[in-house]
Amino acid sequence: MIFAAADQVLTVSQMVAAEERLMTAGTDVHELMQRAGRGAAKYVWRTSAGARQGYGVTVLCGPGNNGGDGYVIAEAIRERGGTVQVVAARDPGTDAAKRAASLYRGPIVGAVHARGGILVDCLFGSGLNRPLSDEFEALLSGLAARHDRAIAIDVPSGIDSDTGALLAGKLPHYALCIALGAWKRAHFLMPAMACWDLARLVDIGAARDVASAIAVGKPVLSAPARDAHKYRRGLVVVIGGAMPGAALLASRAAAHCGAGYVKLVARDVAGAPDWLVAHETGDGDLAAALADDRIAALLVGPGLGRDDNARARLNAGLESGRHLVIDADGLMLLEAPAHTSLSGAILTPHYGEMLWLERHFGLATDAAKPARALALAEATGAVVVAKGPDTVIAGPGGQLSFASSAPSWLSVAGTGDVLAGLCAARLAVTVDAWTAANEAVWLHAEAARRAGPAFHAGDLADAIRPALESCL
Ligand SMILES: NC(=O)C1=CN([C@@H]2O[C@H](COP(=O)(O)OP(=O)(O)OC[C@H]3O[C@@H](n4cnc5c(N)ncnc54)[C@H](OP(=O)(O)O)[C@@H]3O)[C@@H](O)[C@H]2O)[C@@H](O)CC1
Ligand SMILES: [K+]
Repeated sequence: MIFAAADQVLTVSQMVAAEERLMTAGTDVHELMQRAGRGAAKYVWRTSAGARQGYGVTVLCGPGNNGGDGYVIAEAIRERGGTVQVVAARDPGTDAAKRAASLYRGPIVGAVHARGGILVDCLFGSGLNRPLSDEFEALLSGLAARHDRAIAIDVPSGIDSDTGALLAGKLPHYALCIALGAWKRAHFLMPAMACWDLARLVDIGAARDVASAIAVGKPVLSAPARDAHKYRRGLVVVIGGAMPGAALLASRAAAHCGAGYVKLVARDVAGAPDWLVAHETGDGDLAAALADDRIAALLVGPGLGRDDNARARLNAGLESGRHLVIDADGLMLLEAPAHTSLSGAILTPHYGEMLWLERHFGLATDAAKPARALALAEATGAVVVAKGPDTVIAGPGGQLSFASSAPSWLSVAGTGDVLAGLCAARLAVTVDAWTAANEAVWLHAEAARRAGPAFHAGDLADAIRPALESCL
């Protein structure tokens, strides 16, 4: 997979390093601030129709370079003929911010006088390194309450850019968050990402850092080759267990996602639809059923149960040597040290399953989600899809990717089974766990967008087809 600079997701120190590389190449900090501020101003201008009619933009500027961006934005709005004012929470403290402030020709007003259409929050950006004081929190929320809408520049003031954690008791809600130079991790992590409706990125010329994390991108897929047949396109076997519905749902998702052949092996296959090859397979017969060399990927976990029979079925999957996707109950049966070399597998834990796995593998649970997902990937050797409103994908070699915001309608029963089926189908087609996990996560969110509001998991599985078609 090839990724553009716009896909990278940087830590604060990676962003500083990117800026230093730009400066070494001859672009000074003043120029970078102009690019960032003027780029952001275009979005502010578009959002602020009212600013052109005298009901204007207020820019709240802090002491650092985020505040400097604010002066550039304010001057750009003023030059376009907009009504704009600055509230200076503190005097500018960096050389770049001082220079930006000196170039601003508009009014600076006291906070109590500021009201209007749009509040642009440039109080703190990626340099926030401790919780907001009560004074700053009151200033920000008071100003937000006196404006129709708020826009956050780089990140909302009160967010840890690396972890997405809140460094304030309460933050305003923002219509827009404009990332500067590159996405930061907070743009993809809860609770930060719940603070805005839309996020946009302003390019300042930062090159792609190959060591950085990436945003999960739209896959580029192709139709089956002219000489394709069902096995070459990928045979997915779903191991069913105590609750047949979940395995059926996962099978349906896999069938809509490019696999050539989906087979369910379960003790009870009553209710299987006619398009699905369903084999009644007892625990004793399972190893023989999984010995078929044509199997490209195995899914075990949805509806598996957690008793000894379930454990036997999971072990048959593990011992088969096939590429595996392990989900749901299958995850709850994993343990160290038996399951520390799951190379080539995909694990899809939600929050509770993640916690359980961390306890069983002796991992810390107090770090931020990316670090936790990376630790689990390293401990198991598998690609970990840490599901949730802020899905993070981690690989055992330190690869990290972040899913863009997906519809919150996904918070309904069965959508995890659908994702597991998607992972298995893409694993069967690509034979690469990292690629498969990224493609599956993107397709899952896109299917949700296409399914519209209040869908059930069956609708979601059916919406995979148009989502996949959009990638051809
Ligand atoms: N560098 C570049 O090339 C470019 C950077 N860009 C922009 O710069 C932003 C990062 O700038 P920045 O590093 O100056 O950080 P920023 O968030 O503005 O302020 C930090 C200041 O606040 C202070 N402070 C921290 N926490 C505090 C608290 N709770 N309460 C009170 N004070 C607190 C801290 O000082 P301290 O008190 O810790 O000594 C420091 O003085 C970035 O988000 C982007 O917008 C773009 O223009 C593109 C080009
Ligand atoms: K900000």
